[in-house]
Amino acid sequence: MTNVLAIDQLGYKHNFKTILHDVDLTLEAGKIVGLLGENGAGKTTLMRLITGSAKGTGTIAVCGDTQAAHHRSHVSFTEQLRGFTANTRVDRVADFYRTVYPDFDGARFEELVTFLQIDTSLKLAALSKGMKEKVIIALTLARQVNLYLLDEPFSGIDSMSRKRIISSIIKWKPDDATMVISDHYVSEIAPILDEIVVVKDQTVYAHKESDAVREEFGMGIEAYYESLYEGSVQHD
Ligand SMILES: Nc1ncnc2c1ncn2[C@@H]1O[C@H](COP(=O)(O)OP(=O)(O)OP(=O)(O)O)[C@@H](O)[C@H]1O
Repeated sequence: MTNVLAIDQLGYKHNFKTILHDVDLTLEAGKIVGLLGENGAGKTTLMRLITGSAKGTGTIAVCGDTQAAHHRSHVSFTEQLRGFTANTRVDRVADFYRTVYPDFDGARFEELVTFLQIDTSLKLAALSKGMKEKVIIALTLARQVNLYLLDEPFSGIDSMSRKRIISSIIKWKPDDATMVISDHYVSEIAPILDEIVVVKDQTVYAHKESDAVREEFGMGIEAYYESLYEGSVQHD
């Protein structure tokens, strides 16, 4: 099986404070991976390091390529639309993505906006928080890449839409692509996860296949995750 991501001895400091250290992580192609951890654990930072928008020590190879400047061509990340003015229409944002990313699939974007019930003629200023999250999901998944990084993609989305999106997400993932999803509603995403990665104590504290968690520990993902904080399960 090919590795889509290989991180070796990654470290990152901000203002002399260690945010992440000794991170080793390998992800195979074709997986859906839950990135779990408390507030401030370093999940977003890890995603920014993978995309190349933050620079740490150690090496990160995406599809075998260790050049940070090349990572954006392999990775689609849930960007927060900060670079666009409030007057920009959603369809104009999509035009921008089409120009910047040759892998942006316009037909797929149309399918996604229909599925997510987004009116693309609206300006960003007219979108609610949840609608904006849906636009970000559509833009991120419309790219055809090897690695998708979804950073709390459902945070402002109502629970019914969230369940609908989560249960369909596999449909939007190319078979050989890997998708990393960070989310605090562990029980909601648990059913679709092949693996979990837990960021704790400024490092990747645990990396497990979901089936292995169930078999080895006889518990679900959420119970296992919580047990890491209670100290009732030893990690390796
Ligand atoms: N550019 C930065 N400026 C300020 N603080 C930063 C920066 N980068 C990282 N940090 C710090 O790094 C730590 C990890 O933050 P990060 O946003 O990665 O955590 P997280 O796991 O994504 O948290 P959450 O679940 O709350 O989103 C925090 O203490 C944060 O303050």
